[in-house]
Amino acid sequence: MTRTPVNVTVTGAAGQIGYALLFRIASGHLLGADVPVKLRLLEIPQGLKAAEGTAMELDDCAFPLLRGIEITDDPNVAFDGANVALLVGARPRTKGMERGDLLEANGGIFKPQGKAINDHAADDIKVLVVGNPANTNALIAQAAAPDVPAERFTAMTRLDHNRAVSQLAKKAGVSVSDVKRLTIWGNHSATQYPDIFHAEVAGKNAAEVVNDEQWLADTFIPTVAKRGAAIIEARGASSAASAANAAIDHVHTWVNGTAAGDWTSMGIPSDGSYGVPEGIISSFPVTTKDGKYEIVQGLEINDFSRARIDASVKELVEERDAVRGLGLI
Ligand SMILES: NC(=O)c1ccc[n+]([C@@H]2O[C@H](COP(=O)([O-])OP(=O)(O)OC[C@H]3O[C@@H](n4cnc5c(N)ncnc54)[C@H](O)[C@@H]3O)[C@@H](O)[C@H]2O)c1
Ligand SMILES: O=C(O)C[C@H](O)C(=O)O
Repeated sequence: MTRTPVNVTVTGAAGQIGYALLFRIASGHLLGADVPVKLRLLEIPQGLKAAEGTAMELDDCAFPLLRGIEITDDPNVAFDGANVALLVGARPRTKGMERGDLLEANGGIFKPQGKAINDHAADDIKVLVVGNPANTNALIAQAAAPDVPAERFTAMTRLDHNRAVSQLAKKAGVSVSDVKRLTIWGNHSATQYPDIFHAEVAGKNAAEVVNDEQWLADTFIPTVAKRGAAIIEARGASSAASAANAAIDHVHTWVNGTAAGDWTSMGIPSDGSYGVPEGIISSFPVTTKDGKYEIVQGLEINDFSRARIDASVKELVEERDAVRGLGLI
C-alpha cells in the first residue's frame, strides 16, 4: 500500500540542530521506516541560501522516504498542511539582553508561527518547540492558535531526560536500556528537576539502588540541569546532535508510543496534575499511545521532590506572567 507522505515542517532549518535533524527525519527515524515524508524548511531570509545547500545534500542522499523539500521564509507557506512541526529556530540571548528582552524577541517569532499553524496546519498537527526558552515559546505559540487543541503544543525536555538516564545508568553501573520511569519535571532550564524516586534500574527502585542523597543533590541534579551550559563551555556552541536526537525521540515516542511499563518526559500544557498550575507548559512523566499522551498519575511526591518541582514551576509561572505582561499571550 502506498502511504500518503507526512508533511514535516522544520524552522531554523539552516542552524546547527537543523543540520543534525533533517537527515534523520528524511531517513525515517522520526516517524518510522515505512513512513514517507515531505519536508518544509522555514528560515529567515539570511538563512535561505544555507537551507538550500542542506536541501541539495538531502537530495544527494537519495533517501527513498523523502518525497519533497520546500524552502521558504513565509510561515504561512511553511505550515500549510503540516502534520508535524519542529520549531527549532529561535532568537538566542545576546550580550546585554535581559530575560524580558529575550522573551519579547522570541514572542516576535513564536506568536506569528502559532498563528500560521492555527490558520494553515493539518487537523492532526503535532508541535514540538525546541527553541529556547522552549516551554514559554511553546506557550506563546499555543496561545496564538486557539483553534488547535492546546495539548498539541509541546516543549522539549527529552534531552534532559536522556541526559538523566545516561548519568543514572553510569552511577548504577547498568546499561541505559535498564533505566526506566525517570522523570524530568518543570522547565527546560537550570531549575528543572530530574526525579529518580520512581525510576527503576534493572527492575529495582533507582533511589534505593543509588542510596546516596548527597550524590543526588550535589552531583546528579546539577550535572543534568546544567549540562547545556557545560556543553557550551566545552564545545563553544550549544548542543546540536544530542538536541536533534532528543527531538527525534520526542516525536517518535509521541507518535509510536512508550514501551509497556515505561514512560518518558514531555513539556506539555498542565491540566493541574501534581499541583502544577493549569495551562503552563511544564515537563511531566507521560505515557503515549496511538498518537496521544497521558500524564502518569498517582505518583507519591516526597518533600525532596516537592520543593524542587515547586521551584521550577515557580519559574515557569514567572515566565508566563512576563509574556502575559508583554501582551504575547
Ligand atoms: N530544548 C532543548 O533541549 C534545546 C537543546 C539545545 C538547543 N536548544 C535551542 O534550540 C535553538 C536552536 O539551536 P541551534 O543550535 O540550531 O541554533 P542556530 O543559531 O545554529 O540556528 C538557529 C536557526 O534559526 C534560524 N531562525 C531564527 N529566527 C527564525 C525564524 N523566525 N524563523 C525561522 N528560522 C529562524 C536562524 O537563521 C538559524 O539558522 C536555540 O534556541 C537553542 O537554545 C534547545
Ligand atoms: O541552548 C542552550 O542554552 C542549551 C540547551 O538548551 C541545552 O540544554 O543543551
